[in-house]
Amino acid sequence: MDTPVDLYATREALPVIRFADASEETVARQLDQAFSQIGFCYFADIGVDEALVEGVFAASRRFHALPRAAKDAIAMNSFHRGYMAPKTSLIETSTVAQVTRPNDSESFMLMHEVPPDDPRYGRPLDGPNLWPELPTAEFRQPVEAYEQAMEAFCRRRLLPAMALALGLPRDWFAPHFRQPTTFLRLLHYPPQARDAPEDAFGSAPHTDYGFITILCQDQRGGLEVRRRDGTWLSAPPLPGTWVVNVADMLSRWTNGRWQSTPHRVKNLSGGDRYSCPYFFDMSMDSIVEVVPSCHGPGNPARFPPVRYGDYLIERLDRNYAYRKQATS
Ligand SMILES: O=C(O)CCC(=O)C(=O)O
Ligand SMILES: [Fe+2]
Repeated sequence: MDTPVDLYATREALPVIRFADASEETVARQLDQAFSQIGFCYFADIGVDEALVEGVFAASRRFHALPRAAKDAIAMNSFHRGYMAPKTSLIETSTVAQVTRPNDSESFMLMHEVPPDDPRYGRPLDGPNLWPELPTAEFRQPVEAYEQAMEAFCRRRLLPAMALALGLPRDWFAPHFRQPTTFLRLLHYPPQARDAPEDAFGSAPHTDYGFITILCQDQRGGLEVRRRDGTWLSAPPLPGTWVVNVADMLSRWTNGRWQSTPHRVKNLSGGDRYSCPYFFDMSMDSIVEVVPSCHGPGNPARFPPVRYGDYLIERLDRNYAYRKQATS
């Protein structure tokens, strides 16, 4: 068998995958290539209106402009929803880098809403969202509209194409996403000084935990993706696109065929940077066991099955200061 050429070792730009007018098979092929080779790409034409994107950014700016006390009033709760103040987010990341400084960013985290009459209510990470004191039309409504559009895209277009990409029936993932675990994070990065220490980051090098991340960013730039040779590739803003990456659970599900690639942010633009990553993950109860097409004779499964919810709680407990305080 030919050794595959490592196209991405020296590549200068991430590939762009367009959803409009492309057949599912074409998208599947492009996904498999990008996710196997670097774990990152751009998506374009995903059917999410520009107005929805503008709406979520406007809401984020509105929120972050609130006085600190108003934001602290909805400090992140044990359900992992609410406001994370600057320099409190990640205190340690994955094994990517020895991180000595907290991230220079603040964010508002919104997850799937679990209302009190839902049987899941009150289980770990299944609870209510926290909302700032802003008019519904200025915050909650645009944020939820964006979230719903992203979820619809993931279910209708992305999951089937990903299944095909892995040689599975197109509805293979559906049972794992009946009640998806979703996070929408409204991030604000203040400008960093150009002479800031080398290890001062808006977001220190890390991998994402779950299934897939779909991020829209403003025009500032600063996101970088690690190549296999350890050098960093810029993922600059391209109008009308999202930056997409494979996260740890998906990499594990595919037995490492798809890569969960470290990435980082420095905001050296001189202005405030806003980004809105949407993390689309499987149901809490989903058992993640290497997919049938990714193991076999000569390629044994390298990971035992794990319940996604257990894995997630373990990761959050390790990484977030507010959870350590709650348990100590
Ligand atoms: O803001 C960005 O560009 C990246 C954010 C990110 O990597 C994350 O929140 O996991
Ligand atoms: Fe990330």
